[in-house]
Amino acid sequence: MFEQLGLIGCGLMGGSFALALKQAGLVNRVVGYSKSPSTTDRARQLGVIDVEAPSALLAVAGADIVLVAVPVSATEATLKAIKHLVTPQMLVMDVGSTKADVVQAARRALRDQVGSFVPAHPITGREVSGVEHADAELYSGRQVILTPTERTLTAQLQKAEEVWTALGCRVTSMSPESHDEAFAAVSHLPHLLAFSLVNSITGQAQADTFLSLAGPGFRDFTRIAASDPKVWRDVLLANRDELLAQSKLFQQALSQLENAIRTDDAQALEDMLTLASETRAHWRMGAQRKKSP
Ligand SMILES: NC(=O)C1=CN([C@@H]2O[C@H](COP(=O)(O)OP(=O)(O)OC[C@H]3O[C@@H](n4cnc5c(N)ncnc54)[C@H](O)[C@@H]3O)[C@@H](O)[C@H]2O)C=CC1
Ligand SMILES: O=C(O)C(=O)Cc1ccc(O)cc1
Repeated sequence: MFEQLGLIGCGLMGGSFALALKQAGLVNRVVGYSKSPSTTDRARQLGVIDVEAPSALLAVAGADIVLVAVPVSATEATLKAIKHLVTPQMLVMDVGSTKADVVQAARRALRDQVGSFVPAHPITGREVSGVEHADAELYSGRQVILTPTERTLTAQLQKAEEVWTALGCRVTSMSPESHDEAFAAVSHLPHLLAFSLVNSITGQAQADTFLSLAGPGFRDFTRIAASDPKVWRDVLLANRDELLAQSKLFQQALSQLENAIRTDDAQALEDMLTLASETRAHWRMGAQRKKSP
């Protein structure tokens, strides 16, 4: 399907995309660039990329598909660096966790070539980062959200849908704003809470004892607190307004629970826990929630 993938950002997401394309027989050659030459070198040693490029621009030379898989704040500079080699035939995508900022960055950086860019967010990932953790199966069976704009070329959008579908993904489209509103609630806030819970424990004198006693509930709740700090610094700042709005709603829900505990209102507490317990017990990843009649 593709002759050459130009991969910018040879980490977990980019490396996994390269491996998945190769495994599916969808690309003949992968040329990669990462900011640190040792990462690019490691990606080649691991067989994730075939050729190391000394710059983002040279990773794009001769490519018919390009994936930008860098922390979201680096998107604009990366797209500016490659603009001169972006053609209307080329499919350029990202995998950033936020979309309104990425779309604005693409408009500013790519200007008349912005039609080649299809903003993408695969709803998969891990709390570990780096090319060592790249996995050809990471995308299989997962959702990918595309947030095309009025300038996105129909042919590029179709190609993007085809490539993600060929990797076993379910593709949906929405506006960048709707995307950021939803993911503030179900991804960015949970990460913020996991980071803050761990820090609230670490700040206590008995932190080591407490942590040594923790079990599977703590493990499950805080797994994502091990995520990459630079990647998440960018996400939390890029989606600031939606995230702060969700954080406020969360604090209200927490206050209601605290109030029921403080006033020993067992019925109110049980009702709130029942609502959450039933919602979570019926939740399935990627499935539409059925509203009760
Ligand atoms: N980690 C996850 O679970 C998910 C991450 N994402 C998004 O994927 C993107 C990449 O994240 P990961 O692969 O997890 O991070 P990562 O840290 O594993 O990989 C990022 C790579 O980009 C390189 N890099 C950083 N700045 C660069 C620049 N200016 N130019 C070229 N290379 C640069 C780094 O050296 C690293 O190799 C982020 O935008 C993140 O929001 C999306 C879905 C899931
Ligand atoms: O580790 C996990 O379970 C995640 O939640 C992965 C993840 C991280 C960032 C995204 O934008 C999408 C998915």
